[in-house]
Amino acid sequence: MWRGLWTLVSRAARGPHSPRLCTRQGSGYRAPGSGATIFALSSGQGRCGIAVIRTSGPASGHALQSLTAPRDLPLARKACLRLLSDPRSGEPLDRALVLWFPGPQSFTGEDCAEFHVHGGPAVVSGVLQALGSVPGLRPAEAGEFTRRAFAHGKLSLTEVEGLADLIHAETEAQRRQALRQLDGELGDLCRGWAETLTKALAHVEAYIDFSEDDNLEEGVLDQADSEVRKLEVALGVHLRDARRGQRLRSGAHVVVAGPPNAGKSSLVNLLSRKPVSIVSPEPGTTRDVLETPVDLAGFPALLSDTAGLREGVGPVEQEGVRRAQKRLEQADLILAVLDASDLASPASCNFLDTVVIPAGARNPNGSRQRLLLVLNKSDLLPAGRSDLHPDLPSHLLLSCLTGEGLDGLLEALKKELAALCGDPSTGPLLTRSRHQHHLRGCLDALGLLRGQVRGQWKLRPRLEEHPEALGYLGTA
Ligand SMILES: Nc1nc2c(c(=O)[nH]1)N(C=O)[C@@H](CNc1ccc(C(=O)N[C@@H](CCC(=O)O)C(=O)O)cc1)CN2
Repeated sequence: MWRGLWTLVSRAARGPHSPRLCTRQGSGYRAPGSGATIFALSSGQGRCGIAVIRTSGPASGHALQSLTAPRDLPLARKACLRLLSDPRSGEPLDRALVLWFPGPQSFTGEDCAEFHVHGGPAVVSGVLQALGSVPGLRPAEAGEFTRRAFAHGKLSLTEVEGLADLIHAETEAQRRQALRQLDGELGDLCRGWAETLTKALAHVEAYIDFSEDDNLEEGVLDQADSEVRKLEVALGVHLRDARRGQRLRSGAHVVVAGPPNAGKSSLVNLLSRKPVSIVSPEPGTTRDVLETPVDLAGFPALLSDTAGLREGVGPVEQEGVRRAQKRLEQADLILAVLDASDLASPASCNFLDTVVIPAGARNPNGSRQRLLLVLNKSDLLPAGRSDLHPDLPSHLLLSCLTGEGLDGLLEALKKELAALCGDPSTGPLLTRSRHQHHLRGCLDALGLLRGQVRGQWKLRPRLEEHPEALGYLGTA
């Protein structure tokens, strides 16, 4: 049984499925075709000032020498101006900066060369074709440079994910989060957890080896138990918070809702800085849900414009209202819009009663739906704004027409989105379902482990009644 226990602890430490959450490989792992030297255009496609072409693999030095004159390798990691020509014809291709990174001190850990050429399409294709003609070189597959960096232990799996997120980051908050993950914060956190678990393992092993020894300190298993308990709490906190990191990667769902003609579409267009929705004085113009990804005060959001909520309309608009209501239920944040000059209308009162007030009330699990109430068309109010009802829930005044109040709204949005997406500066967030999957597996294994530590030998007869459980434990 103790071997079974050991398997559990180490399984919890390692995670049930390889690769580990923050695996750093570096030996043993060889991607298919990894002996070849690869090359690719690393900068974007299309005409540009400078384009960067990279190679990685054992023939990189030879490739660099084949294309450049003079043919000697430049000093390691120092940019150097060379004439590039096609090794087959001697045809000049460009005058370019080249760099030589002898492995293992390179991005991939292999010998690497870089050609910083003029970004014209003919120059780029000329250099790529010339590289393709060098024996031992082939075009890289998508992501292959990064895969090699992983294979050589230059990046861990969470760092690779951080790098991918950084390349796709469109907002400031996404960039910050991705950069911190690329810098290894999430990996460090996981390694810290793994160390705690290794310590617990050492205590359990000491108990196995010396349990007959009277000198063995009392309470060794209790110590392991309390360490694992603390770990369970820490993992639980991160798992409960996981939705925030994922929202930061993919965008929070912000739904703009309100009665017809409150100015929802104008607000969507103002926030997205483009004419996403048709704006007209005619009530019921927006009938379907219109979605647009936006950068709201540095945070990514998926902004939805919805049909004005009202009753007694035709079947098409009714379907629009049904869709709007469904979207409201799924919203991370509701931007509730009312016409500030029309607050007493039945449509405004109904919206306040059915959407705004209930969202403020706590639901049974203690959370409340986030909502910002925006009173639009403030430009139509008399100077004193005396007609606003004193019982109105807390709100922001805005004029989509003049832009007055927009800064205040953006500030409020920033606060709400920071709470929804998590603040990467306070610690690493779980950003993918893969992280959740492994942490949940770890938590399950820890639960079983603590059960066993507490049950000790008494557990054995019961486990024997469940061969499948014994199989899972890898029993002695
Ligand atoms: N021109 C160029 N710019 C680039 C890259 C590149 O490959 N080439 N990068 C690539 O995506 C990123 C930078 N990442 C890099 C990471 C490590 C090393 C490197 O040479 N590492 C060595 C030495 C480390 C050191 O001197 O501190 C190593 O890890 O041993 C280079 C680039 C972004 N900018």
